[in-house]
Amino acid sequence: MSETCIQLKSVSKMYGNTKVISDLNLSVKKGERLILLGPSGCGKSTTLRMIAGLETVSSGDLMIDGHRMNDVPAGKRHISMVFQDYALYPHMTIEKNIAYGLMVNKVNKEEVARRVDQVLSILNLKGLERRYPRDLSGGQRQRVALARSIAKQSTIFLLDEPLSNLDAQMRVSARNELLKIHETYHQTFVYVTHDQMEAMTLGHRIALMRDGQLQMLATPYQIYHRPANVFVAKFIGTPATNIVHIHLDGDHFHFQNHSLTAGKEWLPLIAANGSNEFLLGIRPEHMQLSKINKPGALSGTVKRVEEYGSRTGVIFNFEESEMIAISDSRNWRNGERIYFTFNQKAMYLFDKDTEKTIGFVD
Ligand SMILES: Nc1ncnc2c1ncn2[C@@H]1O[C@H](COP(=O)(O)OP(=O)(O)OP(=O)(O)O)[C@@H](O)[C@H]1O
Repeated sequence: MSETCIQLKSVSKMYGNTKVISDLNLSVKKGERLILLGPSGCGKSTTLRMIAGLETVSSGDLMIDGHRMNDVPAGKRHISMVFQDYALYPHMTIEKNIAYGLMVNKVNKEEVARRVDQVLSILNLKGLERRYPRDLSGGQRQRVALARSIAKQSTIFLLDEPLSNLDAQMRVSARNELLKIHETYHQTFVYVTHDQMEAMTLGHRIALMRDGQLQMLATPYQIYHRPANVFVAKFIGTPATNIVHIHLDGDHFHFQNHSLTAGKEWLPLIAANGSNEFLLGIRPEHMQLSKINKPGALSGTVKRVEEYGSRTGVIFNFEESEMIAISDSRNWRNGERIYFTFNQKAMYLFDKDTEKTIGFVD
């Protein structure tokens, strides 16, 4: 999986005078499942649509298999795309929906029948061939949309939030189906979602975007454990990473009223950063709560407790910030004083001005 399939070189997209994608550099390897992830409006669909040829590229180069595709029409790009709303033909049976595109592309009759039969079985749609889209459930319609795209046997498969109309359980089984499809056909996937769980479970790599700019392109593990900046640290993980301002004096981190001795493994990175003002990131799942004060603990006051089923979220005031910790215990009361510690190897330090990480120690 080392050959490049899709490459965006300094790609920008303007709508009128508004730049919605800025200088995007992105390579997708052959057979890779790359996820475009980010908040609503960050430019995921626009990026996908430029790759598909449904939007023009305002500047930069879009390369597929080493060829510049900026001016190649969508129909000539040999790409399959699945949309959020499925876009099935309402007046055609399921079988026809799948076969139609192949017939338009002059695939011979026997081959069309063979492919339709194959995708119907892969997606568990046997028995529904003669029904119309209106007579199917949302999950079945979504599988027909996938089946139709797979039947084309394109080597590039673009998916724009294909599971967003499904309920939580169906999403999980649909994710497994997608993985099965990928195992069978080894297409290059570019998959748009704003759901981090979907991104983490489906992606070989994730491209996390914000306001039309790439924030980080890395494996799910790196995105979670090695966030490049404050935005990445806060976007990935639920509940979100706590971020608080700290000031370094000698080898001490100072909050407003609390202080902590900085772990010595951090000192070289801190010295290399130059500034003494940082944003400290701590994941809620990396904090230990206690009702008893102990050396090195920081303290706060419980504001609210959230039930997550197997665990509890404890929201508390820490100086002027609000923080959240995940606890195995349910024994927390609003208004009570609590003490928390965390392993400094698991914390993140970001430069306060650039909000970029200064490095990692574990
Ligand atoms: N045809 C258009 N004309 C003008 N602006 C547009 C057009 N299409 C999209 N935009 C703007 O471009 C930006 C990126 O939109 P895009 O649909 O790519 O975001 P997205 O990340 O896919 O969002 P969502 O998750 O909500 O679908 C948004 O600010 C959007 O309003």
